[in-house]
Amino acid sequence: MSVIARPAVAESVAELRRLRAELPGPVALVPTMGALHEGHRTLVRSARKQAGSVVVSVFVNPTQFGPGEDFDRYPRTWDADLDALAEEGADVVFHPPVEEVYPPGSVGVTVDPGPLGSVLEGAVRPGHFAGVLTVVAKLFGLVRPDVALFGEKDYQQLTLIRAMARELALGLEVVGVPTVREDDGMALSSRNRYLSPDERARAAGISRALREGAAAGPAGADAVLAAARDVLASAPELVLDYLELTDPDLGPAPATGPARLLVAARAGSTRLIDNVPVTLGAPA
Ligand SMILES: Nc1ncnc2c1ncn2[C@@H]1O[C@H](COP(=O)(O)OP(=O)(O)OP(=O)(O)O)[C@@H](O)[C@H]1O
Ligand SMILES: CC(C)(CO)[C@@H](O)C(=O)[O-]
Ligand code: BAL
Repeated sequence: MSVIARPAVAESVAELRRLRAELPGPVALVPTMGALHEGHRTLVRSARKQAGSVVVSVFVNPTQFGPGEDFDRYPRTWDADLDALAEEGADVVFHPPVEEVYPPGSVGVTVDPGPLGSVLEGAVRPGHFAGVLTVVAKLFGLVRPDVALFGEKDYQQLTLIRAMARELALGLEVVGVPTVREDDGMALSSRNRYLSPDERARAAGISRALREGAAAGPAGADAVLAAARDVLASAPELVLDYLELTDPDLGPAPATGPARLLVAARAGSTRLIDNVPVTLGAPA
């Protein structure tokens, strides 16, 4: 019988610092909010391949949830998460209570995401990206990783974290990992577990819209948006927050070349996001 080594668990900043000091480099960090699935496992596996040590954080960060969002009911599956991280060979798991990350008495310095923090997800979730960037900056400061990995599923988050690392000269590499999908194309997400079987079946329309939109890329931007809208119109149970075509940095879409198609929609009370790369214009 093979024995799987358990990762060391740090529940305090002091313990994290102690464990970090002993890790052989280079060190990779994979920040998560737990409720781990194959998407997270892929990030950890990819981290394993490119670093000597892997640190994973499991922390449901209150400051990125708005009033009325799902902070309280966000899935917390700590025992299963730790088993998964042992299987994937994480070395250290940081699993702090909220007071360790936000100690009482702090003056409340935060990271301002700039204008890109107020579009797309930021327009629907005001303050969300200030919360994300602030906690990610703290994790970077605590772990001092050489590389940090994030999923393309949260494309605006990845773009902003890359920009933060570059513009604040944080001295680490931010790596994006392609979205892991179910057989029908649906992006894996911790929030998928909120869906009833009926909602889950309908939610497949989100990734189908992106697929059909991307397939229309050679015919140009209008065709991409029309193809995606057609699919979404045939799934009226999905309530659309936005469907947008941008350049790869989330600026205005170009006439030809690389672009990104992003969508957010609600199935019942569950809000889901997804995105795909698109190439606009005739293939060369
Ligand atoms: N399907 C996926 N493929 C690749 N990476 C993913 C996928 N889903 C999540 N991730 C990445 O895992 C990291 C942690 O994300 P998080 O814990 O919020 O999971 P999530 O599934 O995105 O949850 P939520 O349902 O809250 O959006 C992020 O970098 C996120 O982009
Ligand atoms: C990056 C992150 C762990 C920050 O809380 C979170 O936004 C997530 O899980 O994508
Ligand atoms: N995966 C992004 C985290 C959030 O929705 O709050």
